[in-house]
Amino acid sequence: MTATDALSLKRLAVGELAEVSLTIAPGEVHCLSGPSGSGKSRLLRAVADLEPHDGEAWLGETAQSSLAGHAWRARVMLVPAESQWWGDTVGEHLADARLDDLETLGFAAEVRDWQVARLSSGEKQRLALVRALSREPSALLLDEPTANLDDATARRVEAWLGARIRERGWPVIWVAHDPAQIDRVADRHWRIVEGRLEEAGAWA
Ligand SMILES: Nc1ncnc2c1ncn2[C@@H]1O[C@H](COP(=O)(O)OP(=O)(O)OP(=O)(O)O)[C@@H](O)[C@H]1O
Repeated sequence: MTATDALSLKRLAVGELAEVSLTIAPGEVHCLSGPSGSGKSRLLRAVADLEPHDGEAWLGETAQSSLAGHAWRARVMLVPAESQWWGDTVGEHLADARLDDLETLGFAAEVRDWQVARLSSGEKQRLALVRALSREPSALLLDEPTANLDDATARRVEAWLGARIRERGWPVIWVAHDPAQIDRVADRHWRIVEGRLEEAGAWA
């Protein structure tokens, strides 16, 4: 199923960041950058309805406030920088994951038998992305999705994400620091400057 709803932020305000209004069309990637502590993760958490905030987010005609938090987050899927794992084995979290996704990111089918406790931070990050995409969301919020990865693996994950985003038509907010990555993946690029969101060229 291809996503057809835009993700809109309407006067969304959390913490010190001035209110944010923007619309992300289906299949568009909006990158978000800014200094450490400027409020990028908090903004994503507000869009995911995990933090109290003013204003609200919309997915097409559906307002965030019209759904219970868990129902909203099943559609507007946050992949935080630090993933959470509740079962003992990887497979308990990957019931609907595609084998080709796992293989593209360097895992064999046996990864399902691995203990979560043995995972490196980079393995956790890649598997958390596979898990999120396998849940058929309608929009994605990605918080530094390649932060724990070496350059070659980061490029592989980035290309895979880009292909799946185009295929599924998800509107995406992607927090990133690397200007080269932003240049490759962003349709639009927003920077937090002195507590406000400003649009930058995708090359900046
Ligand atoms: N629940 C909260 N209540 C009050 N302040 C908070 C809360 N959560 C985070 N903060 C503060 O808000 C600021 C923004 O935090 P946030 O995690 O959004 O930064 P960030 O831009 O994602 O930074 P980084 O690039 O280092 O991950 C920080 O000063 C943080 O300490």
